[in-house]
Amino acid sequence: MRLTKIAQAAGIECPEGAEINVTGFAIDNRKVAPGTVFGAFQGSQVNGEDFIPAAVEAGAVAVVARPEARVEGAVHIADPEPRRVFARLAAQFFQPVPETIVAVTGTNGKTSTAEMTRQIWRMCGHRAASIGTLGVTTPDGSVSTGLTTPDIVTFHSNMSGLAREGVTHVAFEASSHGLSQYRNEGLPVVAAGFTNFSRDHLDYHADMEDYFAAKMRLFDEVVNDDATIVVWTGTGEWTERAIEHAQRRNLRVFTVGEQGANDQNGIRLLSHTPTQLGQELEIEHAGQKRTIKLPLIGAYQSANALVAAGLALATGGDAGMVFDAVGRLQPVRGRLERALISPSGAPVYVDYAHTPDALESAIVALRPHVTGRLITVFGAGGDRDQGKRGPMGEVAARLSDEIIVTDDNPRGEDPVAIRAAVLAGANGKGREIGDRREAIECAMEMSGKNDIILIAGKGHEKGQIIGSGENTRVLPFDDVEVARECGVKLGKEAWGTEE
Ligand SMILES: CC(=O)N[C@H]1[C@@H](OP(=O)(O)OP(=O)(O)OC[C@H]2O[C@@H](n3ccc(=O)[nH]c3=O)[C@H](O)[C@@H]2O)O[C@H](CO)[C@@H](O)[C@@H]1O[C@H](C)C(=O)N[C@@H](C)C(=O)N[C@H](CCC(=O)O)C(=O)O
Ligand SMILES: Nc1ncnc2c1ncn2[C@@H]1O[C@H](COP(=O)(O)OP(=O)(O)OP(=O)(O)O)[C@@H](O)[C@H]1O
Ligand SMILES: N[C@H](CCC[C@H](N)C(=O)O)C(=O)O
Ligand SMILES: [Mg+2]
Repeated sequence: MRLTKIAQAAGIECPEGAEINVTGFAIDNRKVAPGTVFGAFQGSQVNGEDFIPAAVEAGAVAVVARPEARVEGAVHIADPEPRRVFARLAAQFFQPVPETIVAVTGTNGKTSTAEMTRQIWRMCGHRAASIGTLGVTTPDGSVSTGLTTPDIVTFHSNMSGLAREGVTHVAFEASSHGLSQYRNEGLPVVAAGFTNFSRDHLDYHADMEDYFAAKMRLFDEVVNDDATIVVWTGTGEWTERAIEHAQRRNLRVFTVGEQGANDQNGIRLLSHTPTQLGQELEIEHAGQKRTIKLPLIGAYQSANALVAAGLALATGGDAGMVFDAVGRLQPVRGRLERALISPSGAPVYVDYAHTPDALESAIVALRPHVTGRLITVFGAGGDRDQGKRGPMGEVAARLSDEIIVTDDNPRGEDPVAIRAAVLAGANGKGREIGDRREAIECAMEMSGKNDIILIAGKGHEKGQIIGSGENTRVLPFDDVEVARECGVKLGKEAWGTEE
């Protein structure tokens, strides 16, 4: 494909000499082949501009970089925001793309909502996929990518790969990192969901305003001019401000929740009643009341399911089919997933709550099902927002009957200090057991048949990350599997059959 043609289609001015053939796109000089367009970005670790000579040496024909960067031997496409320009160019190269693309943002619930949207579309007869923390999930299986938002080249090539496989509908998770680094840019996004907004990632964003501004790029710039914004309402000031952003661009606003619209522009939740295995939701949409038996527990799951339903409706879904599909949703991996019933009789749930707000939602979700004690096992990740640790300790201590503070992914930090920061918020409550397996076993050992155990923080993760940089080690660790192994061990001890 000709660079001039790509640039013209992207609406980007191209300098002289751009009558050249492009064979690919790369943001890492080590992935440059002859004919590649190289994106040279200033990063958090290194300055990509330092690799321009190496990229040209390897055959880069054009370099997208800031005007002040030095480019010799290739066309310099200069812009103060090179990531954005690179994304727009790559979008023209990686074609075709699925016809219906939606995004989901918010502090908690992105993965669940994107995944539920995929499930609803599938049940409505579409070939659908989702891209997010769980990787890329297609009609034929799923592949992990390691990050919630893949890099921009992987994102675009995944999208066109999915289209070539016949996928027509994709829901992707738009993290604040991804949005602020233009990692999911350049595609026609017809609808976007906003789940909620609370503290997270303040290691990366300067403050809550900066974090919110990153999220709002989705509404301000990324979605189409005629897009629909599906918002979970009633969670306070940030949600109202998100709606204002959408209104400023005259986007259609579709509200969901107890204060959601009951006409065609929303789903109003009239009541939700926890049942033994799920919850019954009474809703109203387009003036029609319906009862849905959602086979998942927890108010937060009903919020995500209804935002997903809103996205399916906003992309042309038939209301009867969409709400029928909500009643048949499968659990999302690591989100209030019941790992086992421990030998004591206490159910053990694994959940990915790793913010104060998410911990609260997970505990509140389980509370109606507990007649004894709620025992929460959790920690906090290293090299991530340090200020959330105390509030996580506070929430867990206040809302649980027992807490065990353990290690999450320590990464490059001292796990003792992380646990201390969590415990400092716990007002003197809580045991400390660094080894996560021991902590899980201890919770199961101390449980009785009316108790419930919540293991929070790692959800679907398959490993525990210890160390950083070249010293990073990922030890195999899966909360669900470990809990089951502890169950087998404690069961054998109880039955006196230990080897
Ligand atoms: C802080 C952060 O988000 N960093 C991401 C970012 O890296 P960066 O742009 O800062 O890159 P850098 O390493 O400083 O390098 C700068 C540039 O030089 C290039 N380079 C570098 C070395 C070299 O030899 N040659 C070369 O060309 C790099 O490709 C890059 O373009 O862009 C990279 C590629 O797109 C990401 O892999 C990387 O994610 C790191 C590994 C990471 O841990 N990110 C986490 C925090 C993250 O993004 N998480 C969110 C989840 C949040 C949520 O779910 O709520 C996510 O969306 O995944
Ligand atoms: N709508 C919600 N409101 C509050 N808490 C929620 C909501 N949905 C999920 N959670 C909590 O957040 C955890 C993570 O959920 P999920 O993976 O769907 O969110 P996410 O936004 O994708 O998270 P991440 O930022 O890590 O990718 C859940 O395990 C649960 O504890
Ligand atoms: N997407 C989140 C995941 C956190 C998961 C938790 N287990 C941790 O390691 O902190 C982040 O990168 O902050
Ligand atoms: Mg996620």
